[in-house]
Amino acid sequence: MPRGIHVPKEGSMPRGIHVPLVTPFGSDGALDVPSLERLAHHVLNEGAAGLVVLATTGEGALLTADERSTVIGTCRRISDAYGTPLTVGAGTIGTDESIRQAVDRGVAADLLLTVVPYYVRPTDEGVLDHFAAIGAAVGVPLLVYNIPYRTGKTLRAETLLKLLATEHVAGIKHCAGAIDADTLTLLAEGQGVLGGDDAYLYPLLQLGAAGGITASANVAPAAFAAMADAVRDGDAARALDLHNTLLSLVNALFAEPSPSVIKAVLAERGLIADAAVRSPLRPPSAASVTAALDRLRTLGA
Ligand SMILES: O=C(O)C1=N[C@H](C(=O)O)C[C@H](O)C1
Repeated sequence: MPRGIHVPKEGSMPRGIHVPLVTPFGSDGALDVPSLERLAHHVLNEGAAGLVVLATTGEGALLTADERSTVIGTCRRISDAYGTPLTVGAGTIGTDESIRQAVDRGVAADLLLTVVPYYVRPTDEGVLDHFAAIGAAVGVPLLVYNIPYRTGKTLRAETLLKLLATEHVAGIKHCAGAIDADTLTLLAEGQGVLGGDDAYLYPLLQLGAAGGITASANVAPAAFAAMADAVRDGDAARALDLHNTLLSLVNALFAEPSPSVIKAVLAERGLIADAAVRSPLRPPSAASVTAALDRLRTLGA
């Protein structure tokens, strides 16, 4: 991990659009740092409120320890230059290993995006204990990454609200895959919710979400930032218009397992040098990439 302790910023609840950066690889499969730097500068120049690394979109679970360290160090330096927060993905199935990851990666993070323990399907009480233990072990605020369709663990609204009230938890990245009853309760009663499903970002913002972490913002950062700004400023017509345009782009970008289409679009646009993804992800079909590029053009981006 990068050397030195990074001091987290005051008032840690994130707002606005935070971009979960893809991790660019060269045609030889190696980490491509210049492309990562170019993309990070691009999204921040276009209005992103912060960077997120080692999340799902960043293929964080498919990187080596050295690569993770390089990605964190690179984006830490860029975030410091812009004065924007850096969120780092950490966490796995078990509490002890999650603590190790959080302590290790937390030295360079303003926030840790910490996934709900997956696969083992613990009780809601077990999940509360898991986050309390991680929070007690690190001095960095946690963003709970709630994504039941990937983890296999659905949390009740009551538990999500308890998590938000937990010391050290700054917010929840909420990816329920729908506006369900628990999501409505969470937004009605909780502060610090970030939308994590690109297609649902607009309704979540209208219901009070503080911002979003959306993979599609890698390719259209300005439009996502503009939509969040329009909701914040009460310009409902502009926000809805942007949502309707972005929705077809989002659907095209997620037509195949993410981030394969996103990376191909970024490579076509010269923002990263190569579209390579790591196995078991596969390159997307040409038709999916063409469709996404067409949608992007309709945005004027
Ligand atoms: O990388 C992320 O963070 C995101 N994850 C969601 C997913 O896992 O599908 C989607 C979201 O756009 C960003």
